Amino acid sequence: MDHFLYRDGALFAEDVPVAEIAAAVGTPFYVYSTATLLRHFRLFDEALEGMDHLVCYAMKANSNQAVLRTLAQAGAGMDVVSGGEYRRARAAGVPGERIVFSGVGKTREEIRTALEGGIRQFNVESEPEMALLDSVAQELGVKAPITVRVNPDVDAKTHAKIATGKSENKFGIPIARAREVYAMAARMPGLEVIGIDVHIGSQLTQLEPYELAYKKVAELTEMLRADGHTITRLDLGGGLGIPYTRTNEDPPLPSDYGALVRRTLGHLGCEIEIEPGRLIAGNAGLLVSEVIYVKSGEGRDFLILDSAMNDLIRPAMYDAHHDIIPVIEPAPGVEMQPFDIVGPVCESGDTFAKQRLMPPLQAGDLVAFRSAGAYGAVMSSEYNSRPLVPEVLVKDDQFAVIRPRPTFDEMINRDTIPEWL
Ligand SMILES: Cc1ncc(COP(=O)(O)O)c(C=O)c1O
Ligand SMILES: N[C@@H](CCCC[NH3+])C(=O)O
Repeated sequence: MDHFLYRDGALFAEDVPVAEIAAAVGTPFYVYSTATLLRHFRLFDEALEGMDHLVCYAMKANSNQAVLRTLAQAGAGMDVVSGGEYRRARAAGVPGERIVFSGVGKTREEIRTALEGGIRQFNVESEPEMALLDSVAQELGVKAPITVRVNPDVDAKTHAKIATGKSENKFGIPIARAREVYAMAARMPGLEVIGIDVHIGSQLTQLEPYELAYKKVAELTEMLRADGHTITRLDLGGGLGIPYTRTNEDPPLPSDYGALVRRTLGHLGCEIEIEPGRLIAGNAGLLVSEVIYVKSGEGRDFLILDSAMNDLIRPAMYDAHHDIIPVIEPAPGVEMQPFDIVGPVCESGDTFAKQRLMPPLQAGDLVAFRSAGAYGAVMSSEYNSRPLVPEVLVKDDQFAVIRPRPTFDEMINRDTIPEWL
């Protein structure tokens, strides 16, 4: 459920008409709902009720300071994957002891930043990373709390570009080598081993891959404990999928997922961490855009929008589907017509949807991409010198610009000219 609904024939973001925001900030823009963000965070929190747990929002999905602050104030921890994300989380008021650091390529500088600033744990992904972490921790005279991310070789049954738990993926340490790697970690004076981490992919629409992975984690926990390691924390990653189409997708709910966690891992008495990103932010956001032209092509018609692949890359990058709806609710029974919905960028890949059935639309009409709150603004670029689109946060009947649209001068003057020119 989200908080973008038609009311009296027009699309609202909570209690604010989307057209009113468009008039104030211009198109295109992203708009996020506070109520949806909080609702989704709480669904996970409640799903793990009764178990010692922390929901660490995977902020790569949407890292706007206002979004982070909203979730941090509700008690979320954060999963970060770079020094930049670590700094953003801290700037949003998240204490170090609520931040977990994931990623296969942590640099010395990033490790130092997190150790100095405070960190809940590093999720270590390789032996060389472990050695570097040990040496930086020793230099600083501290012990770095770690889990080892294991790769369980499980097919997440999702898009190949976002599957992370198969042996051919770059992520984690093969689970078969885990005992050896934990033995190595135990000998490193700069490290304190506290648990196990696993994350098998994103936009998972079935529970079965989680079940396979978590059963392997349960077995490994027992084995490592028998080897003398203290395993008190399990980081189970994120990845639970969202319904991008309202008609034919029915991913499991956080409550189903929580029940699975309890069933597969509850008996171990570990603290549970999860790292959901998309399910918290995805359906909490729209990308709102204006139709610039309706163009008749050879055998097909195009809706040319003022947003493009640089603003929302998911359709071009993963052939992802986003529902696109008019901001004025179509009259009941209105005849739908197929359109290719495209942006102004000079690539044929700048296509949001092919032969999508839409009500009649004309230049100047507004449309909204649903499910654009995760991996939308964060993956945007200025390709074709199109300034990044603004972001807006709604709460009840108020809205605020949480990232303004840069001016053309700001965009251009970010470049610097060498003195020989
Ligand atoms: C380590 C890690 N944790 C959490 C996530 C969040 O995934 P999602 O946004 O699918 O919940 C990702 C992305 O797949 C990830 O790589
Ligand atoms: N960027 C991807 C998700 C990546 C998840 C990364 N851990 C998407 O838009 O679907």
